[in-house]
Amino acid sequence: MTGKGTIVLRDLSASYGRREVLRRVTAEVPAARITTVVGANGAGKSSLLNVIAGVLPVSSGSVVTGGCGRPAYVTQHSEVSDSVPITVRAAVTMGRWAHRGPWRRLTRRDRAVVDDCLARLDITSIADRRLGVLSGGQRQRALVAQGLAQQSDLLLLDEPSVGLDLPAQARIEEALQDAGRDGVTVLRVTHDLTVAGRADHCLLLSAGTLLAEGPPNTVLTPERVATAWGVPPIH
Ligand SMILES: Nc1ncnc2c1ncn2[C@@H]1O[C@H](COP(=O)(O)OP(=O)(O)OP(=O)(O)O)[C@@H](O)[C@H]1O
Repeated sequence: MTGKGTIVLRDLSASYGRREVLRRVTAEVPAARITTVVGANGAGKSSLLNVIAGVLPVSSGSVVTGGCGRPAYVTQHSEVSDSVPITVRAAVTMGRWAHRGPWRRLTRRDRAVVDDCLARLDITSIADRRLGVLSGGQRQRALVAQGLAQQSDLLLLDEPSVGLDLPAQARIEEALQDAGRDGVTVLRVTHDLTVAGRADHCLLLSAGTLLAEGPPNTVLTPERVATAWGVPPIH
């Protein structure tokens, strides 16, 4: 039996057509904690999230998401195109559709959750701006707010590789830590090893295989990082 909120991957493989992108990955993502997935470009980070989200089928092995309902999935490619004139508030409100469907009226509770998520990411003051005109950091915060608004037990985040400014980073991290304290299992792909180093748990991928997992200080050693990126170690 998998504990509530824990994700167990056993010998997991997955492919795009004939191209195998995950190879026999065995790992455990702890419940109500922040876990980061790191690795070089093309290592399979997004593919791993896609499998857990049910977007990419498992070709062998298994994924068990203990008791989590449908995950909230924040991808780099928002479901809303920039050409659609949608406001930040409307985008975050879409997160509530997971609960109520787009055809039902918003309840007072829905509105309160949206307001709370806007505040947590410090984007209340830009709630009426169009998503398409935001800076990278503002947009990412809006997408994280949309993910949080779904109030799922499992939050998957595939973060952009472009650097966010420090306030945006800090806001996102604080919001995710709060979510973890509220019992949400957070799994985030990051390209930032400093961010990865502050997580509770870390999965290091290399060419579709799991190189290491555990607390970041044991996983992100200079040797392992060098192996994962194919460069000499920096001490
Ligand atoms: N839709 C797709 N169809 C075919 N191959 C794909 C598809 N998406 C990704 N791949 C391939 O799967 C492999 C893993 O890609 P993935 O996006 O999971 O890596 P990643 O670690 O997230 O990379 P990045 O850091 O560049 O975002 C790559 O070789 C990529 O070319």
